Amino acid sequence: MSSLKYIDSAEVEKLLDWRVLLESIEKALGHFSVGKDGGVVQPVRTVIPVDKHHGYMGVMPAYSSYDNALATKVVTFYPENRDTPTHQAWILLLDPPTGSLKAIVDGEAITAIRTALASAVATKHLSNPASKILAILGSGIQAHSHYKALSLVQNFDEVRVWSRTHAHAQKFAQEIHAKVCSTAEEAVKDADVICTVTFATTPILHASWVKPGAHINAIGACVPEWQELESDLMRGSVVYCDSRDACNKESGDIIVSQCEIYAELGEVIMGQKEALWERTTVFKSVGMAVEDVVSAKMVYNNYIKNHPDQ
Ligand SMILES: NC(=O)C1=CN([C@@H]2O[C@H](COP(=O)(O)OP(=O)(O)OC[C@H]3O[C@@H](n4cnc5c(N)ncnc54)[C@H](O)[C@@H]3O)[C@@H](O)[C@H]2O)C=CC1
Ligand SMILES: O=C(O)C1=NCCCC1
Repeated sequence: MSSLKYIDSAEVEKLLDWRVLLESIEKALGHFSVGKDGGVVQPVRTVIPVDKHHGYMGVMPAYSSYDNALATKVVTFYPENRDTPTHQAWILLLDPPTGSLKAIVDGEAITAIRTALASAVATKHLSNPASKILAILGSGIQAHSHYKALSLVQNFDEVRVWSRTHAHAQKFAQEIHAKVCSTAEEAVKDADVICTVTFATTPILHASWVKPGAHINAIGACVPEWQELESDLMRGSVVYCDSRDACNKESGDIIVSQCEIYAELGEVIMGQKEALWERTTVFKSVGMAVEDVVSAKMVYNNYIKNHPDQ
């Protein structure tokens, strides 16, 4: 019997191949949306508020029969953390045939990377193939991973950055050789692809600013009362999501605006729903356990390849 492994965040970053994971996540999203026959079991996660400390904890189990992978992520998000990361996560990877625990995998980098890769899959299917201008609203962990992930699927001529704290926007823009903007409106003007990756609780992106036909990856506001996108923008766009059940329970952008969800991204991947990329499209993601499951499995498999003696 192999011994229990602990795989830390530095190791996780070395062991994840973004391009290969992009393909695995695309397949997993498709399998999820097929329903029972897709072999993915993933209930809507449990999220509890830790009101006294202004934080949240989520528990996210999933099984993918196609990937022969079973895991549960425990994730905390504390928007007010400053010296400690705002998101922390740990993934328990289990052995599907026996139910035994194989590894505890740090989930911080996985959360950053798999979320951005899911947005990259959405961008590949739902944005205009001739897209040239990318705007990123926010300058934290997801802003960084989204820049890198979206660059895998689209060649942008111009990247623009806006963030609530201008100094953070400047630093991020310098790192990625992007243009820094003083307002969100300036950043998104004529943009083909927009990523909202903030902890905003009220809209930071308004319908009148967005070019018709743009594609938006809406990543924040994963709490029923929070919004990143103005309700008119949600109602006036073709809305895709990662999971209907989860978004109807957790996404303020969807719940408050009462917009209609046209399709899950997985339904587009499987050819069951159209990719209406000539219209303004929104991909609303709240995060899926099956993305963590396939990521943790890849980390574990690569770890075992590198440490055959353990
Ligand atoms: N959909 C998904 O699967 C996932 C979504 N998220 C969400 O993505 C968002 C970004 O996460 P990270 O980059 O990891 O966090 P982070 O803490 O690294 O960065 C947060 C960013 O939001 C900005 N911000 C904070 N309050 C704001 C406000 N009121 N208005 C405008 N900007 C504000 C900060 O300046 C910073 O740029 C969060 O809402 C997070 O919960 C995170 C992980 C997975
Ligand atoms: O899927 C995740 O992991 C998260 N989703 C929403 C916010 C925190 C982390």
